[in-house]
Amino acid sequence: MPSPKAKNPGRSGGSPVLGSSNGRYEFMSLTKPLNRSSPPHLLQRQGSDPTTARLRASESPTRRRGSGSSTGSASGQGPPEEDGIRLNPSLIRVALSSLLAIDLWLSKQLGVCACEDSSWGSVRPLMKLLEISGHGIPWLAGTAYCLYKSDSAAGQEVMLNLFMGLLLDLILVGIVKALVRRRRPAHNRMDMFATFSVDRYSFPSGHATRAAMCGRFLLAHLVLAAPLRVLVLLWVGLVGLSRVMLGRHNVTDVVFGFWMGYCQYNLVEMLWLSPQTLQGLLGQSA
Ligand SMILES: CC(C)=CCC/C(C)=C/CC/C(C)=C/COP(=O)(O)O
Repeated sequence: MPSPKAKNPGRSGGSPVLGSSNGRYEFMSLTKPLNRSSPPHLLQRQGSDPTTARLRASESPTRRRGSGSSTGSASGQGPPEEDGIRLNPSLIRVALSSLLAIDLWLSKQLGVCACEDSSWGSVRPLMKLLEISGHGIPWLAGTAYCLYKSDSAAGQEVMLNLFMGLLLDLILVGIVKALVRRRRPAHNRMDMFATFSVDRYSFPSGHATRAAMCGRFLLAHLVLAAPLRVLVLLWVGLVGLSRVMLGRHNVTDVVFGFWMGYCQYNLVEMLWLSPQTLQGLLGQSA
């Protein structure tokens, strides 16, 4: 099936055809054979142009097999499978851009505490309190204090692993933020305290990863009464919601952050430092 972009007027008469790559339009000659060293995405675009497809269809099967094209013809498959293969990336792209548009729209609608004169500006101090409750510094300081004060081996083990988990969280979130580099929403006021340079990026929400990881940690390792367990879950949810209401994040940053924090807890469990491991480590360094 021809792609909508192939319906441009320049396709007849051997004139250059416009192809799009990452939103930038590039000329492709119909008279020149396909350059085998072309990037795969260009080959895909060229192949989806109806005129090019006609030219390719007129080639003998032997030539098509030898063309080295990445469209699946190398295996001698017919056009229906080729079309299916070429359609999928466009469908994924359309689905992703729709999701992104919904995300941006929803995040803007929910960013009702982004500044004092926003519609819910009066709730902003409460949201900032939730922000502090999920910040790295109070969590690291509190865990270090409990580790220092704990007089049981079991307590020290739990606190030490929570501390390691918090450090791991900072590192992993920093790496993902530096790789993805998604800007914070335009309506955010950058008035957060104690941030790293990567914290100018929003994906994923570090508060959401920490809340999810610590929430799971607390529920698994601290014997809490049912009302307290509900309170922990409520706190996790409210920390996430407050990120979007403050305009710090888009919804997808928080949703991904929750998922990442949930997985990080599994990693903490896998890397769990037992007193024996610790003694071994300390013994080696001594
Ligand atoms: C000991 C040590 C390295 C402490 C650093 C703690 C620190 C500055 C954490 C940053 C927490 C933060 C502002 C994360 C950003 O959260 P988002 O939800 O806005 O991504």
